[in-house]
Amino acid sequence: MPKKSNNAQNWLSLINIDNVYSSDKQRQALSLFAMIAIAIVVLSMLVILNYDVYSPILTISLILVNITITSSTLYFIKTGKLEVVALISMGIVFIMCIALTYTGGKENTGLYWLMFYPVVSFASLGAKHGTWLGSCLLVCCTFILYGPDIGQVNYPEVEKSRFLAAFTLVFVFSFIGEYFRHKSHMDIAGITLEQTQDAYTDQLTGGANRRFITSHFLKLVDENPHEYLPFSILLLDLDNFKAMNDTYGHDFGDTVLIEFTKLLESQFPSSAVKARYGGEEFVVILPNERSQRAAKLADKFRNHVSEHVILTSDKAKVAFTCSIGVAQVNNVAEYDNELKKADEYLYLAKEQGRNKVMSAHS
Ligand SMILES: Nc1nc2c(ncn2[C@@H]2O[C@H](COP(=O)(O)OP(=O)(O)OP(=O)(O)O)[C@@H](O)[C@H]2O)c(=O)[nH]1
Repeated sequence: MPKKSNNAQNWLSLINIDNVYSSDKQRQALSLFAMIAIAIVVLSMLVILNYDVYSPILTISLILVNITITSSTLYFIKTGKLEVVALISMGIVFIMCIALTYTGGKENTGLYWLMFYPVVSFASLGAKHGTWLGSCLLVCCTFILYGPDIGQVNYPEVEKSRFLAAFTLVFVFSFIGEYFRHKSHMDIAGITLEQTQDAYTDQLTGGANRRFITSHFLKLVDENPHEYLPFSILLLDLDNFKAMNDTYGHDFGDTVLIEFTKLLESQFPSSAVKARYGGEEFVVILPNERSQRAAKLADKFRNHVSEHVILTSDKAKVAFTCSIGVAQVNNVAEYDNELKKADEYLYLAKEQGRNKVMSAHS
């Protein structure tokens, strides 16, 4: 099991699985706008062909539906707010369904048009809102069909009961389909997120690993350069770590790596991205920080590490140090080159006796 560090949230929050959700949004949008396109054509034709047969209530509500769904589509194009548009559209279509039931439509065939409502409302609004709107429509239709006579059309008994039975079946099966589709989608999204986080987690320290930087973070920088660039890279390496392993054992070496990760998390700002690059080598990326100031922060950290002690299982105090190379990245394409530079500065720091920070400003 990976050991998660206390401050791991920061880099984990940079991982998203938007691509998993975006296809679901496309499905919702397609269902809604397919209904809107069909509704605009069908309703316009119905009004043009039947305005003399329809009751004025029905004609007005059909025209209102067309105006509202056309405006909603324009609103979506402008704002991209799919949920609002879906709620408004399904709300106005709901009113049209009530008007159809109340007036009967042409030759009392209005009830047939209501069957599509649960299907589209579940597909475009999801299980919760779909259930609300579908059950409200069912209750309202039952009231109009079986309630007091307030001037509505009189349907034959057999037609009323068959409509209610058919509508209920469509409603129930649409609910079951949507509820379990959504549930399995969320389960898959959860597993995808967990697997992605695991792939980017260093199993020993629980912090980010090298893959997180190269496969994920650099893409984020490329997509939002103003949020991160220029950034500084700090390449940090524990000094004489082999000797520490040899003297105190491999398990103690592991403890030092975990403790060092905690020091990185606590001493650098939360906006900094910290990752174990391999073995006893770490990288810290300081967004919007030039190398001159980054070198100062690095030196402060180096000093903090040198004053830190770790207790062995025999309660002996062990101090350790690190060397750091610093470079600056102005655009993502430079990353590999600048990392090499940071490595060269790190090599210089080792050459000059370790426990040092080297950069272009040294
Ligand atoms: N305990 C432990 N040791 C590791 C791990 N990964 C790498 N090492 C050890 O880290 C040591 C690195 O040794 P060297 O590359 O010689 O570096 P060093 O001894 O720190 O010397 P300088 O870097 O020159 O200061 C090796 O002995 C590796 O076995 C790990 O996950 N846990």
